[in-house]
Amino acid sequence: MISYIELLASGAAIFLIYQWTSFHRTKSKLEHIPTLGSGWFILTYFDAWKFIFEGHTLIKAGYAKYQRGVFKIPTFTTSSGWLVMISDLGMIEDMRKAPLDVMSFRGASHDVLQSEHLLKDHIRTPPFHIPVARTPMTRAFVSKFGDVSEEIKAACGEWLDAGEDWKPFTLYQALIHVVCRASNRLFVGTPLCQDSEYLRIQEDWTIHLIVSSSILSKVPAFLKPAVAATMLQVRSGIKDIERLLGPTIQSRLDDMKQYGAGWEGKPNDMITWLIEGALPERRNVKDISMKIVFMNASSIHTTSISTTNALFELAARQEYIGPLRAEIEEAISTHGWTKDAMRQMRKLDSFIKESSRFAGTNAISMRRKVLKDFVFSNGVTVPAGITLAVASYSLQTDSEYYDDPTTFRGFRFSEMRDTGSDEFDPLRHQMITLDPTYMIFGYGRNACPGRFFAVNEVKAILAYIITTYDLKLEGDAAEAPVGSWSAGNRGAQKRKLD
Ligand code: HEM
Repeated sequence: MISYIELLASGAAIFLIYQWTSFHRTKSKLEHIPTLGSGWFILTYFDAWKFIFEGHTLIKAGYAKYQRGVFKIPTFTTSSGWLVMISDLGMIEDMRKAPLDVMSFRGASHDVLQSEHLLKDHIRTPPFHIPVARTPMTRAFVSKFGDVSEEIKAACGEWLDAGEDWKPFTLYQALIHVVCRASNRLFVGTPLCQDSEYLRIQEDWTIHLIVSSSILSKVPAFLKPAVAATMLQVRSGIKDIERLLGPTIQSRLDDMKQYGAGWEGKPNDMITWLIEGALPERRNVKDISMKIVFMNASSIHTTSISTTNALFELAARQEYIGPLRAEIEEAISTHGWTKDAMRQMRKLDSFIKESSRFAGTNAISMRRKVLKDFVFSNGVTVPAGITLAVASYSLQTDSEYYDDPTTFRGFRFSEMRDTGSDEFDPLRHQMITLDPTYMIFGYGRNACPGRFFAVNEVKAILAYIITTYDLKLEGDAAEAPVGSWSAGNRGAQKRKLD
């Protein structure tokens, strides 16, 4: 009879042999791509941990070492265990042009989010929220801009209530509340956008998802279903939102059935747009609620981080406050709190863009899983199953593409818009424009569909704060805090703003 220990030892040996075989099978297909790190079986495990803590500096080192060429890094967040980094503009263009069934944004995201275990229902549901963000939402926020700015002012009054004296705020936390409330004014309207339980669940859900998927990505495949079963917060968050949104969605479904597609009185919000964009079998409380959770997850923390970056830089660089205030006041006095006023704020647009370029929100962007063997136009081959990503932070701080890249120049982009010799410069250098050397919103077919709303929302929040408050860093610090990096993603800075 074999003992418990013998059984465990045999299991461990089989596991190691299996891991070793699949490691070498994958590695042999990527032999032509240099490795950052040791490249040895067990040591790549430690390199993958190192990537979590030092991913951004490792990528920068790889970018310099391979001179904007290709290299690979071991990581826990891809199914193959490798992330192939791209920085050559020609190769980025090849990625942009590749069809969706060859380079998959969704495949790469599902690996990062461990969707197969944590978001099974989401995988089965078609991504009908994406055209909704791209078209009806982008169109509607122009007419809804007044509502959104009203919500921004009320939320700032609640979360950044300064009074006459200097008062410290943990900025990122306060901005999450402001962004969540303002975004949900557009998504679901009042009273839900002011419901504290609804807002708390939307704000927390992304954190639960990121923490759960990050833990799960390090668990051996055969144990994942059991570990995922213990991660209840992701599923319960969706259920809670279903409970809170359910009655509104159901009554909208009933009304749309009764009054037909052309129903004149239908509310102009995300519930309507999603119902209209869904296939008939997806027009139900569960699927619509889940998409609203996803919209919140895609928007709240990203928008809050960009706003935080800009405000910290502004608090550290007081000389920008005067010119920005003057520009904002002039635009508002001419156009009121409207989308037109936001368009006039070129210096503010530039300041936000520069603060994201300078601080960086991600070291990598344009993450895509290769679904069919791919040959780049320069001859580099990448087999199916491998995940690619662009070294975006290295590109946006490279002197080849930006003059004096390590210096913060808040009006860098507005000057390029005003003085550029090319007729497209005024468009090219605004924040929403996609650019392979500035990938805060990604690039190509899956570039962020919410960026038009996001940029205007960040601008409206900053415009209100700049014209309503004085700000400085705690202890009169002269430099914005750097924030913490994890696996190439940068979290917001947590230092206080007075
Ligand atoms: C400053 C704020 C934001 C930033 C920095 C940001 C950034 C990004 C990035 C980097 C991607 C991936 C693009 C790629 O890989 O090419 C993305 C995708 C996405 N974003 Fe945003 N985003 C922001 C705000 C928003 C907002 C406000 C919404 C919606 C209301 C939104 C909805 C989405 C969706 C649905 C996707 C997935 C696109 C797809 O699957 O094709 N984002 N975003």
